[in-house]
Amino acid sequence: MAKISVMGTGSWGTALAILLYNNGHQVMLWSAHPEKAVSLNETREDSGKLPGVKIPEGIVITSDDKAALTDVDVTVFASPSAYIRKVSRRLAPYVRQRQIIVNVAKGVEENTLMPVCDIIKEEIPQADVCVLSGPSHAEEVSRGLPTTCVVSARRKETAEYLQGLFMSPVFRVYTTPDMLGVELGGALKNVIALAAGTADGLGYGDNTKAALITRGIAEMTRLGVKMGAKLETFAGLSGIGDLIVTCASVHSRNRRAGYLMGKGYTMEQAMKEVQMVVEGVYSAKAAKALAEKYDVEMPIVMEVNKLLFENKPASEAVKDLMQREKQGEISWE
Ligand SMILES: NC(=O)C1=CN([C@@H]2O[C@H](COP(=O)(O)OP(=O)(O)OC[C@H]3O[C@@H](n4cnc5c(N)ncnc54)[C@H](O)[C@@H]3O)[C@@H](O)[C@H]2O)C=CC1
Ligand SMILES: O=C(CO)COP(=O)(O)O
Repeated sequence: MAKISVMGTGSWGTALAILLYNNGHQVMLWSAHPEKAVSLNETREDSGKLPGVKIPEGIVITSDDKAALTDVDVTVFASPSAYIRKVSRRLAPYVRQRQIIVNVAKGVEENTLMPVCDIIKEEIPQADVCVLSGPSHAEEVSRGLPTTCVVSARRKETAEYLQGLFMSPVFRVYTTPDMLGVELGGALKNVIALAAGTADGLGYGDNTKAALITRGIAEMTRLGVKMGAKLETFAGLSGIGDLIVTCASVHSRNRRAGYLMGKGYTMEQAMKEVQMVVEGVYSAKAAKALAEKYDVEMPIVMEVNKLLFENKPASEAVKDLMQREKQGEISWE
C-alpha cells in the first residue's frame, strides 16, 4: 500500500483518486479551493462532473497544501494545464527531494511551448516528474470500465513502480521511456479532436472522421519525431489511442466544443456551454507555434487555429483542407 495524494478535484483527479483507493492505497484528494473541498466532503459526489459516482469515505478530501504533500510516496498532479504552473509554484515549498509527481494533465503552454511535465520540473526542480496518459475518460474510469494507459518516467524502475500502483483488473498500464512523445500525443490530440467535433457538427460522416483521425496522427507524428519523440509512441495508447477516443467519444469535451462550433457557436460560446476544461483551445496556438518553429506541415492544426481565433467559418476550413495542393501519402524517395 502506498500513500498517494491527488492534486485536483476535476473529473480526472476524482476518477484517479477512486481508482487508486480501490487499489488499496491510502488516498488524499486535494482541491485548490477550500470551498470545493468542503462541499465534496459533505456530498461525497460531484454531481456536475461525475453524477452518480460516490467518492468513498476513506478518501480524505482537503485543501491543505502541506498536509497533502507531507509523507506521501506519490503525488498526482491533475489540474488543467493552464493552472499547472500556478499550482506547482504554490505547492513547491512542500515538495520533498526526489518526490515522485505524476502529471496527468494534457497540454502545451502557450508562451513557453513547454509540455506540462517541463513546467512542473521548472517550478519544482527537486521532484521526479513522470506522466500517465492514454485513452481514459474519467466518466468511464470512475465506473470501472476497462481502460488502458501508459506511464513514463526518467527511470524504468520508477515507471514500473507506478505501473504497479495504478494497475487493476479494469485499468491496464504499460510503461515507456518516451516521456516527450507521451506528452505531445496527449496535448496535440485535443486540437485534432476539435476538428473532428466540428466535422460532426457540420453533419459530415464517418469518412470525414476517419480522414481527420488518420491525417491528424500524421501531423502529430511529424511534429513529435522532429522534436525528438519516438515514432512508435504515436501508434500507441497516448497517440492514436487517445486521438481515437477523443475524436469519437460522447464524453470528450474537445469533440463537444468542436461540435458546437460546427453548429455555429463561437469558441467562447462553445467553451461556456461545455463547462469543463477544453484543453485543445489552450494548446492550439502552441501547436501552431511548434509547427512553425520546427518547420513541420500541420494543416489541420492551422485550420483549427483559424476557426478558433480568426472566426473562419467551419465549412470554409474543411473546403480549404480538401482543396490543398496535391500530396503523396508517403514519400516516393
Ligand atoms: N476528464 C478526463 O476524462 C480526462 C482529463 N485529462 C486531463 O486532466 C486535466 C484536468 O482535467 P479535468 O479533471 O477533466 O478538469 P475539469 O474540467 O473536470 O475540472 C477543472 C479543474 O480545474 C480546477 N481549477 C479551476 N480553477 C482553478 C485554479 N484557479 N487553480 C487551480 N485549479 C483550478 C478545478 O478545481 C477542477 O479541478 C486536463 O489536462 C485534462 O486534459 C486527462 C485524461 C482524462
Ligand atoms: O484526454 C481525455 C481522454 O483520454 C479527455 O478528453 P476531453 O478533454 O476531450 O474530454
